[in-house]
Amino acid sequence: MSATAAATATDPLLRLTQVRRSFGDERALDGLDLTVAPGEIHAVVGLNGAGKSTLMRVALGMLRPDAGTAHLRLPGTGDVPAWRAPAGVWAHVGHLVEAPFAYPELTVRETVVAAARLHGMPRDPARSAAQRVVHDLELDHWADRGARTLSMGNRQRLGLACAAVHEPLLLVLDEPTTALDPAGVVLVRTWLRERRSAGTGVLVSSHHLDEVARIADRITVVHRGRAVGHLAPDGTDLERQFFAMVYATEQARTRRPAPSGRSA
Ligand SMILES: Nc1ncnc2c1ncn2[C@@H]1O[C@H](COP(=O)(O)OP(=O)(O)OP(=O)(O)O)[C@@H](O)[C@H]1O
Repeated sequence: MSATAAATATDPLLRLTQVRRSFGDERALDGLDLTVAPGEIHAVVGLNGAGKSTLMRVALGMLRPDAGTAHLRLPGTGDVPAWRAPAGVWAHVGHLVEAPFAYPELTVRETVVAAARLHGMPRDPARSAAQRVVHDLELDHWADRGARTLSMGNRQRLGLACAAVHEPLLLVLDEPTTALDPAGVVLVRTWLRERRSAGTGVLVSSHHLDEVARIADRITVVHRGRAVGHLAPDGTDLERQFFAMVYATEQARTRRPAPSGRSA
């Protein structure tokens, strides 16, 4: 099924409901709610350690929530918990979370073909799709070079190519432009808008409010593992609003009595 076919669906592709996830005593997600619909770019912003990467890893089934649910709704299934979604579901999901996908011993082109094959594409369509996405992300010049020889920014582009080569219905991208130069940021912005137009739902995290305001349909502020508010992408002074939300959450937190045995 193509991304376009899913654009008619209105049900969220991803729904996190009251998700909690701790690492030892550290509560990384603390009752987080979030959805991603087909054909929308939903950005999450937050301070270092706010819980953005953890929510993406939960969404991708890499981590199981301690409580709450993280459900995917993709072709061939109803709602399925991400942590035990069947293999067919992952053919419709692409991600760039943690290190970009790359086989250092392969060329750039071979790496993208391998990613397509891992997502279940037959060999010839995988080659054509790889050719297309390598071109779209302006990696042609490096296509036959070893992936290990790429600069950091081009490795990030390669990671994006591998995430999207199979035209997933849902893309989950953790800070996808951190290593890119200004031209690369503009390129990826345009490319993501095209993915959205094709019906793909995109969950993206970033520290750059200006950048997410340019591409996102919705912006959720995450702080201390919760969605503490939303920023209007066409709003003014997003930075001030962002810090107001963070500050208000901190204020509310210090007013709350500490649970017995724990400091606030
Ligand atoms: N594997 C882990 N073991 C222990 N603690 C972890 C682990 N992964 C995340 N954490 C903790 O969970 C909290 C949320 O981390 P997370 O990486 O989700 O934040 P983030 O918003 O992505 O931060 P950043 O913007 O710095 O990437 C942090 O306090 C972090 O130290």
